[in-house]
Amino acid sequence: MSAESKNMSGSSAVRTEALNVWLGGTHAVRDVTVAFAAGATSGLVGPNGAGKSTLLNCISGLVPAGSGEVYLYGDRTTGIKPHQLAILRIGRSYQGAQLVAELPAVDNVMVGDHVGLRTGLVSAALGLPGARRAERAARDRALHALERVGLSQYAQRPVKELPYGVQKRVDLARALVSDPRCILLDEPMAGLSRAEKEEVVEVLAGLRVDGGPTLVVVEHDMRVINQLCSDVVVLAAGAVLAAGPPETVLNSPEVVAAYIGRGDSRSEEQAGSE
Ligand SMILES: Nc1ncnc2c1ncn2[C@@H]1O[C@H](COP(=O)(O)OP(=O)(O)OP(=O)(O)O)[C@@H](O)[C@H]1O
Repeated sequence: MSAESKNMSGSSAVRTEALNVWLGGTHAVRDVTVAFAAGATSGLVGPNGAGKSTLLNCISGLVPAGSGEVYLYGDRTTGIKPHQLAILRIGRSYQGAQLVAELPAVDNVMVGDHVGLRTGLVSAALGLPGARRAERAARDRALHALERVGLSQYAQRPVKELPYGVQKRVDLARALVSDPRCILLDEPMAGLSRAEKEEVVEVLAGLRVDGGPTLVVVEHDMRVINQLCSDVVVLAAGAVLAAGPPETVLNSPEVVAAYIGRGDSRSEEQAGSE
């Protein structure tokens, strides 16, 4: 069953209807109707420039929809403000680990705790007695998020001292800290070695086993998609090319043809084995 048809019959974490996004003169997302099932790990793939990040950015409210609709857990959220995502318990990570290099890992993770931090900051600003307790609770949540990605031992280390592969997992902990029901992950394994990717795959697979969030993962490495995802959506030139189980979709002639000459998945594969 395709990612879309499965979601039409079940519950979708994320759904778009005839979504179009223009960036300057570029028609980056073209009439995209797609759905990602609640409780699943889904892949979003496609050659460079296919519109994957733009689709996630539009779903997250970072770029406006030219036309069409976005639904999160059944609610129409087209044009949502990015800060409202946390209230809907949707997490997001970005290409590259956007961390504060000087701060310890745990402090970087606390930055992701929008809901908890807001309460704590208000208490602190007003000098309320609960401020310290709220800060301790936020720190505990951050430590727990680091534990979930296997990084307890790095909690107090400044991020600049950590290898890039570890930084990417700190970024993942930051997306996890406010206990989202769904996380949109934009290339969580970009730039990682094969061994580092396997660690992240293990962490992500473990999250789902523990009843963790729905995951939507943008990824170029098809081996990772095959390992991790129950379904995958392929974008090409801004439009949906195919959707369904990876073993069917990724071998289909039109998907193979979309990648021919681009070398995306192959070069990632090679990079991953270095
Ligand atoms: N700020 C921008 N202004 C104009 N065009 C843009 C902008 N950002 C991206 N684009 C264009 O929009 C299209 C989709 O880009 P997008 O980054 O969403 O693709 P992608 O599939 O995420 O690519 P990659 O795998 O390389 O990250 C591309 O043609 C890109 O050149």
